[in-house]
Amino acid sequence: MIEENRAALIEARNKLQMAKEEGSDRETATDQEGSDEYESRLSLLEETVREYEVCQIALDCIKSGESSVANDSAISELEGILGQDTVQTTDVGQQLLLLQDQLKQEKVEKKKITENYTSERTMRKKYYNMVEDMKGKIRVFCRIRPANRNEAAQGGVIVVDKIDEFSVTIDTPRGQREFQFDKVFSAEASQEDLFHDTNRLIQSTIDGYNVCIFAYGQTGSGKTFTMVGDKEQKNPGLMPRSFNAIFDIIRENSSKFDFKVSAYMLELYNDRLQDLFVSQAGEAHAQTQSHGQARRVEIKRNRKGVVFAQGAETKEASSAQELYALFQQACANRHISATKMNVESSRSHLIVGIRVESKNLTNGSVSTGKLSLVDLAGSERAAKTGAKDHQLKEANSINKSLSALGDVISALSAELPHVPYRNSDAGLIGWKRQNSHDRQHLSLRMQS
Ligand SMILES: Nc1ncnc2c1ncn2[C@@H]1O[C@H](COP(=O)(O)OP(=O)(O)OP(=O)(O)O)[C@@H](O)[C@H]1O
Repeated sequence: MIEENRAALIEARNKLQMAKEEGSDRETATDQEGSDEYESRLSLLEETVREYEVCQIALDCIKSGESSVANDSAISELEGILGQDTVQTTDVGQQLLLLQDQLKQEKVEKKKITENYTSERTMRKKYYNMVEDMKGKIRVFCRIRPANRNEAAQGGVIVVDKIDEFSVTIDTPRGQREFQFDKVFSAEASQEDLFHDTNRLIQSTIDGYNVCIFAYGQTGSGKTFTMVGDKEQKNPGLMPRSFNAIFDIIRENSSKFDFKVSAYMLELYNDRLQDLFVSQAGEAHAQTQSHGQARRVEIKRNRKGVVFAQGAETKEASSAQELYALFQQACANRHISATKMNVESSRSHLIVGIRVESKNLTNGSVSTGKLSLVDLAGSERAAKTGAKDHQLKEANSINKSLSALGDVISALSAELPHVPYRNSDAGLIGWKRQNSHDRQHLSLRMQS
C-alpha cells in the first residue's frame, strides 16, 4: 500500500509540475474561460498532491510505529503541510486524529514491552543466579594431573583414583582416604571440559556479580596449566577462555547494552603486591622520578565494602585479543623460576581482575561485576624442591600466605562469624566476598 501511494504521489506531482510549466508558457490570458478552467485544474491537482502527501506520511508513521520519536517528527511534518493551506478536508483531519490515536496506543504498548522486558531480565538474572547459588557459593573442583614423562620413567605409582563424579581416593602411608568435591576431573579431562563448568560464571560476572576462580595445589600439580594453559596456547586454560567468553556474551548483547571492560593484573610476591602492568625497569624509573619513593599497591575496601587494588593501573580492553595482549604483557613481568619439581614454577600468586560494566540501553541502569582469576603459587616442601637462599624465602612466604588462605576458606565454609581476611593480602584480594551474591570457585589439584 505504501508503494502504491508513493507511485501515485510521484505521478500527481509530475502532473502538477507539467501543468505549472504549461501555465507559464501561456503568454497572455486572452481567453477568460480557458484561464478559469486552467486555474481550477491546477488547484485540483494541488489538492490531489496534498492528499497523497498526507496519506504517505500517515502510512510511513504506521509502518515506523515502534519509534515514538520518528512518529512525533512525522506528526509535526503532517501538521506543517496541513497548516500551509486553509483547505483542510475532513478526511485528512480524521486521518490525523486516527494516527494520533494509534500513536498513543503504540506508546502505551512500547512502555508495556519495556516494562515486561526489564522484569523478564530481572527474573532471568534472579533464577540463573539462584541455580548457581544452589550449586554452592564456594565450589571446589578437583583435577587430577596425568603422570609426566619423568614420573613415568622413575616408575612412579598412581596414588589418586577417581571413584565417581564427586569422589577420589588417595593411598597414604596410613591407608586409603576418600575425599569429596563438587566435581572431579580425571587425568583425561581436557581444558575444554574444565572450562565448560566455569563458563556459566562468566554470565554471572556480566550480570553484576563478583566471581573468583582460583587454582590451589602443590607445586607442579598443574595450576598454571589449568588457569593459563600451555606456552604455545595449543591448550588454552581458563583465563584466555574466559576472555573470549566475556566478549562473546558482550557481542550477543551489544544491541541491548553498552559494555566497558577493564582489568588490573597483580602478583603477590614475598608478601608484596606488584602491578604487573609496570615492568621492574619501569618501576625503577618511576622510583627515580619520585625521589626514591616506591609505588605501592594496596588492597583497600571502599565505603560499600567493595575491595579494590589502590595504586594499581587499570587498562581497558575492547576485545578478547586486546585483553589477552594485556595479560601477556603482565605475564612477562611475573616471577617464575625453576625448582626441582617444576622447571617453570610460579614464585608468586597471579591475580587478574576483570571488571565488566554494563549499561542497559532500555532503562539506563548500570551494573558492575568482577571476575577475579587467580593462579596461586604452589605449596612446597623445601626438601623436595631444593629451595635455598632467596628461593627458600619465596617458599616460606608462599606457604605462609597459602596457610592464611586456608584459614579464610575454612572460615567461609564453616560460615564462621569472623573470617581472617586480613591475615594475608591474598586472602583479601581474590576471594573477599564483596556482597552476599558473590561466589568463589576453587580448583583443588592433585598429582597422580
Ligand atoms: N592436565 C595436564 N595435562 C598435561 N600436562 C599438564 C597438565 N597439568 C599440568 N601439566 C604439565 O605439568 C607441568 C607442571 O604444571 P604447572 O606449571 O601448571 O604446575 P603448577 O601447579 O602451576 O606449579 P607451580 O606451583 O610450581 O607454579 C607443566 O609442564 C604442565 O604443562
